[in-house]
Amino acid sequence: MKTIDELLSEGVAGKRVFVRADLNVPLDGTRITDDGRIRAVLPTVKALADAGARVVVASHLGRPKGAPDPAFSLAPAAARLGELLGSDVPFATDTVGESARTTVAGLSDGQVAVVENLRFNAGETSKDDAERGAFADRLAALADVYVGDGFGAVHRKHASVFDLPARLPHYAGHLIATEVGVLRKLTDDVKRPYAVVLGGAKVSDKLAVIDQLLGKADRLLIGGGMVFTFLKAKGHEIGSSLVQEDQLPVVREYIERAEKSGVELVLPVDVVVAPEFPDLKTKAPGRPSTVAADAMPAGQMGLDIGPESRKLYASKIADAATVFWNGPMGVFEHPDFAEGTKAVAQALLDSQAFTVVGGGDSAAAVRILGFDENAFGHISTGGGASLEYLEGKTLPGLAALED
Ligand SMILES: Nc1ncnc2c1ncn2[C@@H]1O[C@H](COP(=O)(O)OP(=O)(O)OP(=O)(O)O)[C@@H](O)[C@H]1O
Ligand SMILES: O=C(O)[C@H](O)COP(=O)(O)O
Repeated sequence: MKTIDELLSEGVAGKRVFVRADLNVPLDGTRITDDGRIRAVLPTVKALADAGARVVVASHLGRPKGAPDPAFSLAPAAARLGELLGSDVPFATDTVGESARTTVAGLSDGQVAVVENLRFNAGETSKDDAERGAFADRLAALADVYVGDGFGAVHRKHASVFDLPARLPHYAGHLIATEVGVLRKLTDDVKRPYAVVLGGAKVSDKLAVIDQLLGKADRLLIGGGMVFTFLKAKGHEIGSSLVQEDQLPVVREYIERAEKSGVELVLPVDVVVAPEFPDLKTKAPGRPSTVAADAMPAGQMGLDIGPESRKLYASKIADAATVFWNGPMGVFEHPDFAEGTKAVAQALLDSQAFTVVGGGDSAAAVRILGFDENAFGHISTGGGASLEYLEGKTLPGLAALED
């Protein structure tokens, strides 16, 4: 894999460089609640701009349906990038159309522009190679060189991640190089006991990861929205909690396999429930109560792990040598359901283990809840991406950067 250092030594002054970033930041309306992913790509963007490149930054944000949707505009991220760079960052209101072409044509050496959300175009995420290829051709027309630095999206076989690098000279940016360097430590020679803490809401993505982790980790601690598919698989009531019904047989098999292979599969013993999902905007009282995990009342929704579970999880983290954590333990955006996530973050800080936090939302949670991000071994910008890397899968966005 050629890195940006090689590109810089070859010289980029006056060249149009397409930087595929992951600016998929959490938003509250148009307010960015955590700009970690924007700061993470700064070293690459700055290095290119300082070397006189005309930098075109592109990213997805959220999961719009292949057409423009103002709720998912990259405009707030472009504005924040401009603030962080301390320079004017023009924003194209489309991705490959008139606005993008004019904006890129108007760039001067050392200037940075952002184009609108890649996923406003159906070709970006299409499963059809020809449709993705056609969109990649239009992206390629905007640039002379490609730099892949959106680590959070390298597990997606999308036009800007997979097809575009095949059409341009391509290099890995600083962020991708750093992320891969750290995650390699968890795959090549991991120090044991190795504990993996999994939570969050992307249940279907993460259940598949458990299949692989059962053969790699010594302990698997489950929290967040995933918990309830496990509790239901064990025959418990889960009220109106998040559940992946079609995965129940798979999860039952995981539970059996963990027992047979001696992997400790740790589930909450108590959960914090409420009558409904909390209002994250007003933060109105969430009416939480704590119940035993095997006695959830019907009509209540599980939104965090309970106090006994927090102690249990902290004890399983305390004497691990390596800990990888992906996904918040509960709906941490509301104070009534943030304690589980806080407890896991604190346990990571208190342990002597090499700790890696992976995931846009987990990293955001760490910062939003007031922890010092520098105290963790590494905070990865990739959720699904870091998990799939640990699974040992070939990631399309990394494969595409190889020669
Ligand atoms: N019990 C629960 N029910 C519903 N949602 C939950 C629950 N627990 C956590 N969440 C939500 O999960 C979301 C984060 O999940 P996600 O899987 O996206 O995390 P991530 O892996 O850190 O991020 P990413 O994959 O985006 O990088 C948070 O917004 C949180 O509110
Ligand atoms: O948040 C993430 O994990 C990345 O930005 C990828 O987003 P996606 O899961 O919508 O592809």
